[in-house]
Amino acid sequence: MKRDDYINWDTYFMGIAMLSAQRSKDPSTGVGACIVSEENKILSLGYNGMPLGCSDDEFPWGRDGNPLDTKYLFVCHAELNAILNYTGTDMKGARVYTTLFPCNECTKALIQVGIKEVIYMCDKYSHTDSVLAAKKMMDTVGILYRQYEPIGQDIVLHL
Ligand SMILES: Nc1nc(=O)n([C@H]2C[C@H](O)[C@@H](COP(=O)(O)O)O2)cc1CO
Ligand SMILES: [Zn+2]
Repeated sequence: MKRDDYINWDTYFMGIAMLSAQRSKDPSTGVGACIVSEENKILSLGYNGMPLGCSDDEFPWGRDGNPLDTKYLFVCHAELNAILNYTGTDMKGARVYTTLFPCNECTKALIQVGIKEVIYMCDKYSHTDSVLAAKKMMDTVGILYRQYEPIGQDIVLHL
């Protein structure tokens, strides 16, 4: 008889998004994203980080002060990186697992490449105009979004 304690697809892909977030250098919020086809094949992964060639050590990671001294004008979001890291040709109908609800800018890109569903872990910026705009666009174009349902179990990786 087959094992019955295997993880479901949502847990598998959100787990991979969470592992991807561990690659982020952002000291306050590491984000990971995993794009998955309708056939449950992983199409791409991403996490938030500075653009290629922009040193993690030289560019700012702060949140406050002069905008040019903060990360916000420079950092590439996990969801955008996942889109840009894709080397295939067709993401239509795919879904994205992300550890943090997408911003308005990533949402535009997710729409343009044909993402149809967003599964998110955290929505801590739900009150911001960015997320309200993202949800307005998703509602308009028919992208479904739902919060990941925890299985209530720790999965430990002994690395
Ligand atoms: N959906 C998102 N994906 C992301 O990759 N990010 C990134 C941008 C920053 O590097 C970090 C948020 O930093 P903070 O404001 O929580 O210190 O997460 C942020 C959001 C929020 O919309
Ligand atoms: Zn974004």
